[in-house]
Amino acid sequence: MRDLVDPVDPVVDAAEAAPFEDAGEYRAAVERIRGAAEAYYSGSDLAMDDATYDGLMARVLATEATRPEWKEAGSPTEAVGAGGGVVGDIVHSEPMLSLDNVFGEDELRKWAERLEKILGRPVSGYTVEPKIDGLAIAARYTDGVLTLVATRGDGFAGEDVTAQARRAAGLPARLRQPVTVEVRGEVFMTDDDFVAAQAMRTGNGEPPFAHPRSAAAGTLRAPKRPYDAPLSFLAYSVHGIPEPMAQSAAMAWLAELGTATTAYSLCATVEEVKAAVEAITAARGTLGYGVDGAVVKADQPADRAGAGSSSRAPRWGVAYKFPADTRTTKLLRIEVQVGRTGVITPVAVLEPVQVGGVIVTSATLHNFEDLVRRNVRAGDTVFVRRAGDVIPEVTGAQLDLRPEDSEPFEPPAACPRCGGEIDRSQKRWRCTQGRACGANISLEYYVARTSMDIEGLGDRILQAVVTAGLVTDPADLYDLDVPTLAALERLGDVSATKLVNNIQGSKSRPLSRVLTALGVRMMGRSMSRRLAAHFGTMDALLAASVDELQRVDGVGPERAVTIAAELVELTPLITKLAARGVNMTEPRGAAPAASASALPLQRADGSPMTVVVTGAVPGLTRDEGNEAVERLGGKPSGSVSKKTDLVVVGDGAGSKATKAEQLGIRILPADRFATLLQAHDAGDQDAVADILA
Ligand SMILES: NC(=O)c1ccc[n+]([C@@H]2O[C@H](COP(=O)([O-])OP(=O)(O)OC[C@H]3O[C@@H](n4cnc5c(N)ncnc54)[C@H](O)[C@@H]3O)[C@@H](O)[C@H]2O)c1
Ligand SMILES: [Zn+2]
Repeated sequence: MRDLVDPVDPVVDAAEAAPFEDAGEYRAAVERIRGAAEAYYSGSDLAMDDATYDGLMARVLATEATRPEWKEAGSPTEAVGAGGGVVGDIVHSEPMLSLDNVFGEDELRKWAERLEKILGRPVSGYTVEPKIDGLAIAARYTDGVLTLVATRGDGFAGEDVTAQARRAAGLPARLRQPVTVEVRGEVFMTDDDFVAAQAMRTGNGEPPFAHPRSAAAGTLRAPKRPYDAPLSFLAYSVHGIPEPMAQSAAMAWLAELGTATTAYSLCATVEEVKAAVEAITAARGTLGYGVDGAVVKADQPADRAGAGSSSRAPRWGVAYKFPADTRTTKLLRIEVQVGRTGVITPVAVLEPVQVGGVIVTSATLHNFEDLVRRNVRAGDTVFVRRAGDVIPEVTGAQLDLRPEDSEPFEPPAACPRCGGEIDRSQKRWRCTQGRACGANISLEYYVARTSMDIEGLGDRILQAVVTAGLVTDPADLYDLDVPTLAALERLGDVSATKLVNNIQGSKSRPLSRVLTALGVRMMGRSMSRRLAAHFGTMDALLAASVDELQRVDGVGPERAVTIAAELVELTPLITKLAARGVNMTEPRGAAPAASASALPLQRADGSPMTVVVTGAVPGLTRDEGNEAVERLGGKPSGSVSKKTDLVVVGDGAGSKATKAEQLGIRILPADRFATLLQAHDAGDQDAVADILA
């Protein structure tokens, strides 16, 4: 996990956040937070993404620290769930609190140090659990029978959601022992159930859910609906027992009672906590449900009692937050792509945005039926979700922000590649030409000079062999013989022989050429060379996991996922080419040029440039801006001095920009910086060099 090995500024740090300069702005922010929290906990449309919410909250906290006289009674900074939870009439046996957040290893350490200071002794062990991205409930059992389920509400009283909660998988109607206890845990929706819930909901003419968590909240709080979206439950604490238990013992007991429980690790030291958080980070995305962090808790009841709680959150536990998996951004346009097999899909082209720690520039819109149902349009502010190693998806649009002149999306009437008819009999539309639809284009690409470099095989001959049905994919080229070609094109034996020799001769090209020739998306010439040099053989490349692909310079998570998916799709063709005798290895010593591995913000000697980001960078929060600097090989800094190498200046930049000018330090406009980041992530060395030239 990057944060742990390489600590950077926390994403949200109240001490770092800029306080509001006038009371009116402060009050407006408080109102926005209240509104957002209300929407968030009620399960209706999200008003903003979590990063924006957390950023706003940090500024409000900073303002309250510097201008305590402005602070309102009942400020959202002091209330459970910012006071946005729907209060019901079920009074909790003991308050259901929020958790304080830490972002990164440094803050985790500080939190643990503070806890030891409060206790005046070392903490006797921690548990680390995944932080399930759902909503908290309290489930009361009487003599082992489920009788009442309530939401967190304002922390003191919540709503009765017994009827809907009974349907949550993992929350048994009867425990295995006839005990009277209160079980608390998270109700959430798995990724698969979310897909099913979206279909049910839009199928009923209702707008889609923005996120699995709002789907879970909306479903749990819903009065009877004509459809029942599936819910799940994982327990993480037990209450109303005579003697408080260690957290680890409580989890074991909950499992014995028959409730589903979150996984946990028992850790003796902060070092071990770190490792456990790292393990959860690594597993995130493979769990099949949303995890927005890790929860670290003092294990022993004595430590918990010693630390106590504030009105909002316990001091004995903390949430280690992960980068958000859902963000909002602008949908620039909707492109229609035709795949190799003729599948036609809509793809969202997005203003770059960081989701789950990755810059995302495009996302799937699934299929046309779905797109029309979701009513997403170019110009919309959309929610983009990235769950682990899957292609990011647009889950929905923020309809209140839709531009007035926006137009509904028109699905294509004909195949955008060949103009042929579209087969709409299935959800996934296809060009009726199937594989033949793209044959000409992929053949031209295959034989091109920068690919397999097959001389003499021009458009005319390619067209002829395709039309004659002799060739549908590049591997078929190797079956062409002299008599066939000579007859077809009246080439004459000499020319036909030469052509066949050229085709056969291409079999010995290095792997990097083969990779280029396949026309893999997000894998141009220089990327093909790097992959070939790194893996050496096609087999090794095909066997590489998404993680292993990312070890190659310039391959970020988005690219790794695309390349892996593309290679799977291309495997039949690759096998066919290998069977024809096409070389699938890279000669040793064909390593890419050294410059390819240097990062853009490194000095000539390889040391990091000192870079100050001031003002807004499009698509990034300030901390993401600093993270981006690190990713590009630089060292982020907060102040401009003679030692600064580069200052990135965006909207709202102030004295730092002026100072940079005075000192004659190089200035890069923020939009250029965003483009640089994109080019770097896309492995486009030329564009990177252009921007920094
Ligand atoms: N986008 C928005 O408009 C918006 C609005 C409000 C809140 N939020 C998000 O919610 C966060 C604040 O939420 P909060 O105050 O509800 O608390 P929280 O999410 O920070 O932490 C407390 C909650 O964590 C949950 N949890 C999950 N797994 C757990 C485990 N293993 N052990 C204990 N608890 C576990 C419980 O529901 C508990 O109530 C903000 O940081 C923000 O990101 C977003
Ligand atoms: Zn077509």
